[in-house]
Amino acid sequence: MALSASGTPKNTFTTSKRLAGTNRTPAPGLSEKTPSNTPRSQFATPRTNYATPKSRKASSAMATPECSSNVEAPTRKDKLSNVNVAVKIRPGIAKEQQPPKNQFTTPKTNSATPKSRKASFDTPDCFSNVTVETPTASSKRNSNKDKYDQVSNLTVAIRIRPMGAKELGTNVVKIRDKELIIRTQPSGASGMATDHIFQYDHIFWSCDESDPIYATQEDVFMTLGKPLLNNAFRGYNGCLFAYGQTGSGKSFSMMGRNTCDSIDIDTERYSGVTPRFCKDLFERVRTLDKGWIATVEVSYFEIYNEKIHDLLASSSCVSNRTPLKVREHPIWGPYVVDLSVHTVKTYEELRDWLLQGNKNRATAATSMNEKSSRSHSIFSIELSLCERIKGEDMSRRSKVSLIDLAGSERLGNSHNTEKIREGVYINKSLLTLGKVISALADQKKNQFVPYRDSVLTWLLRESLGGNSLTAMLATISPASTQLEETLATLRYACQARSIVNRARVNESPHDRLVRELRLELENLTSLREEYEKRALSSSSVILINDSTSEDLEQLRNKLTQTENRLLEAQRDWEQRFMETKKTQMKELAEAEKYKAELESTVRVMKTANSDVSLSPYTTNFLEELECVLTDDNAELSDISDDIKNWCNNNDLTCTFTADSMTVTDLVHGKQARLSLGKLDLRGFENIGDFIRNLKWTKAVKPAKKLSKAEVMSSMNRIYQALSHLQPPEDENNLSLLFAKVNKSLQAFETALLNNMRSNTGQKTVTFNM
Ligand SMILES: Nc1ncnc2c1ncn2[C@@H]1O[C@H](COP(=O)(O)OP(=O)(O)OP(=O)(O)O)[C@@H](O)[C@H]1O
Repeated sequence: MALSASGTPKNTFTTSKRLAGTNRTPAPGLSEKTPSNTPRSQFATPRTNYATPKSRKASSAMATPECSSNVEAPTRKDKLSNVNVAVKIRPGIAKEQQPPKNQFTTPKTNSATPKSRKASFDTPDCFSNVTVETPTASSKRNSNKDKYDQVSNLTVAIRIRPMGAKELGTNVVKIRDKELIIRTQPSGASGMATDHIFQYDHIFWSCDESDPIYATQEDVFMTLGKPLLNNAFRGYNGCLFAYGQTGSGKSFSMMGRNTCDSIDIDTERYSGVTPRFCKDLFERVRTLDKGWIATVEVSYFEIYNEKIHDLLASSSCVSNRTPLKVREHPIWGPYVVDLSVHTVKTYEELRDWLLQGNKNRATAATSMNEKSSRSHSIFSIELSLCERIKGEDMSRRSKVSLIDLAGSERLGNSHNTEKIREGVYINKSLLTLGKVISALADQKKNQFVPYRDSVLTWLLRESLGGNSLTAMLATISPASTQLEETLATLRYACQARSIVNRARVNESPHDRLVRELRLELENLTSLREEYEKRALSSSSVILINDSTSEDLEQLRNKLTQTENRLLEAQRDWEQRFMETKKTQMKELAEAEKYKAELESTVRVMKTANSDVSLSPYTTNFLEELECVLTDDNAELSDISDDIKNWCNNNDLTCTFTADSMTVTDLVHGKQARLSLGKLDLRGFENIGDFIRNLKWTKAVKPAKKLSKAEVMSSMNRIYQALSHLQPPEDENNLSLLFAKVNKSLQAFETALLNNMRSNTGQKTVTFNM
């Protein structure tokens, strides 16, 4: 299978090039062979990040403090013993026991996590009730049902940025013994401070550079970005999103200090996860074996006020940008229509795109952060790896999305209506993200997940509970003045840890099979070689020692058995290879046939009479779709089909609605309408007789032509309605039918728009088929 210029296999529908947000591109596969120059460990699953933490017990028993502070502990009372504890503490953590400078000092006994739920109940009266800050994580963490599937919980990390120079308040964040502790000010009748204790997969303490446990940009990348990169080379999708309050350090962590400065973005001190990821990616590509072809494509868009803007579009101009639409592809999921995708060959090329996108990103001053980014930005990198083995191209694709979310605004602080509008939309996306996380974290079966309630969550669907290895970086400020926001972020992040994703290698079943069989073959060959070696050495020993022929016979038998197995596997391999090849050819033929059908429909529509109003097509299609979906009046549909056929053959237009039938004679300018209740063919010799006897009146003026916007808006409504009917993944037949309906719909829309273009000379809209 040859690759197209941009690395897309030729027989892949071009729509895959436009996919964004999620990547369910059914990419052809590739051999498991590790590029020899690449260290094997790089390809290994980063157990530390996605693995079930070994230690699940909370750090220490809750000793009763001398009524100096309250301890807020888990609220899900029945599940505390199951608390999933996994906090990565970097080297030097031992010193963490000493509170970093300008942090409060807590007596050791005061803020310890309860060892068990029971312990929390023993809390003396002078303490407030215990509530969950670290929820139970799923037991599914990192179980592998399929050899190549990775089932894992979202990896959640927290980063604490330094206090700003002008920031008021004191530092209320502390880390101790793999825990993050927030101390609230004394309040209430007890007049005591409260300690909120949280646990995460990783905690990055970046408050004070002189602190030995200070987490650098490199630390963040190595812990969160590198595993995604390693897995991308293995064919897994990945996603890292930064979440946090405005000014808490999301952009700093993801991109760097000055996101538009080409020097700054590359400096060791400031370079964020995204540029590091891209640089490392090309380093890895450089070390690939000869014979491997790697294609890297990037796209970058932002969601601003629930509208999508391409940050890399050629004519991208901040003031005049056309919002893009999200569509649901039946196989590949939600994607951004017409998003530009750029093939890059070097890191420098990629960095230029990144900088261009950053410059285009909507920014606005807020009361909190002078250059606060008011949009969610999604930078996606698609990696295709291809190797030619025995004349066959084996490839796999992966997509990694690096996301910098906008900070949630407290609208009360702003007087600007535009800002309030932005805030509402940003909050809508983040609010929905919260709802999605809650629903996924709930883990109740059939729980409705409102992915579609916002553009952001719709596009992140696969990254949240789908085919992706996902990590979340929650950033917080240590200042007491930001306490409320900080606690909200930390709770949000806690909940996200319960989300379970199932990532799989993105390759075709055919390529997976070939890869597996090649591995099997390699194993057996090495086994045979080993036996041969042993047999040789045994026979020499036998010759020398004149040992029993029994041992030799046994060894020979084993060798023969192994050889037979090998032969069998080879035969099996060849047979299965041929079978899959045949299936592939069949599928290809079907696709070609389907493509031809579509092309002919488009041709017919293009050459249609320019006077024909578009309305009948729309109405007809909608009615037919309604009929198909409701499966109503099967008998009636037989009659209506006959009538429609007759009308078509006699230059009449016939349309059926839910309760009436309308026949239009455009040539003579007359029309007849009949309610379906009165549709009765008895007493007529044939359909012609029936039609002639209808009550004809002067035809009403043909409906006005639909504008492109109207067509697209109604088509979008249909797509939305249709997507609600999407069958579950395991319903193969229904899924196929669904895909066909969806495809037909796309064909219909293309035809409509093409027709419109030829009629009105309006601007063309290109749709991928
Ligand atoms: N780890 C850090 N070390 C040093 N400075 C930091 C760190 N994190 C953030 N900062 C500084 O804090 C300020 C705010 O950070 P940043 O712009 O990244 O916040 P943000 O969360 O992306 O805000 P917004 O939501 O408004 O985009 C910047 O001046 C940044 O340089």
